Amino acid sequence: MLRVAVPNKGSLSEAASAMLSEAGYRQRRDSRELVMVDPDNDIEFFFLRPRDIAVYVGRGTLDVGITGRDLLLDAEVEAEELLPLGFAASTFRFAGPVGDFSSAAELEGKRLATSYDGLLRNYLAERGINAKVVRLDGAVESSVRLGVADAIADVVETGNTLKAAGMEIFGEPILKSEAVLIRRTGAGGAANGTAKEIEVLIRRLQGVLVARQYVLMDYDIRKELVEKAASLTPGLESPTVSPLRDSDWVAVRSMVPKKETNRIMDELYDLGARAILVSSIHACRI
Ligand SMILES: Nc1ncnc2c1ncn2[C@@H]1O[C@H](COP(=O)(O)OP(=O)(O)OP(=O)(O)O)[C@@H](O)[C@H]1O
Ligand SMILES: O=P(O)(O)OC[C@H]1O[C@H](OP(=O)(O)OP(=O)(O)O)[C@H](O)[C@@H]1O
Ligand SMILES: [Mg+2]
Repeated sequence: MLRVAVPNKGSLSEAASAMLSEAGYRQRRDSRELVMVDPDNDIEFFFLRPRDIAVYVGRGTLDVGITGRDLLLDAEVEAEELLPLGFAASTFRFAGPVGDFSSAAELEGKRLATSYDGLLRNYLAERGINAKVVRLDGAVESSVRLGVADAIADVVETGNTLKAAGMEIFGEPILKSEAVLIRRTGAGGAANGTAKEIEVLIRRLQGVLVARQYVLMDYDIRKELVEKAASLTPGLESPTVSPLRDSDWVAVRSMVPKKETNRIMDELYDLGARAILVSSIHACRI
């Protein structure tokens, strides 16, 4: 049975369970449940703190897990990213009181507060910056005002928390993060006979990602324009072109990135396409 770690609380939890449900796995109904077996899919879910998930997976106690890329790197364990999952996007950045800093080089000799000390120490070491790292559990934005640090390194999503604390970001982003599927580095996954099950999980999650990012577009176009139209809707491999009763026209079906739906419909219409229909994809295997 495949053993999967799923975030039990925080920013990753709801979206992770929603994605697994969409991929056809049973998810818990009560947020106090710690373990849940999905016998139909021969898979067991363990609901754990997102920060701990990399530790369990790195040690091989659990086969795979969902966590943040930043949490994975911060844990400094033998686990690797298998698939980015497209939610819980954030950037890990330096921030300080407005006007105090303009680049990371200015952090030499300063005190830096963070909840991601592993990640931060590695970043500073790689760039030869000597700064004192102060590890805090949360509410890191308050540390400067309270006198325990000169600047911070923290997760920024909208930037509202920083603004409210009178701080601003500076320097290059340290890391762009999102939720990721992870497993133990090297042979760990395959060694205990779970390689095939992990492959199925990845394919199912990829199916959810594609279903969320693409729509299906159908339209009719005059035969002589089909090449031009197909270049607007190339699909993932190649669009399906079917004959119509009127032999001067053909029907085309193709997958289109959801974000570009309206631009492509406008361009197809201008080209002469008609009966342009868009439908959503509920599930797929690419
Ligand atoms: N606004 C956000 N705040 C915190 N983490 C975020 C945010 N947006 C995305 N994330 C991502 O979520 C993960 C952190 O989740 P975690 O549950 O540990 O933190 P949290 O939501 O701040 O919960 P907690 O209440 O324990 O502080 C990281 O991968 C982080 O990049
Ligand atoms: O850029 P924003 O959209 O404002 O989001 C980022 C903030 O949200 C998180 O804090 P959280 O609410 O989890 O509190 P914590 O610091 O105690 O973890 C994170 O640590 C930042 O402080
Ligand atoms: Mg937090």
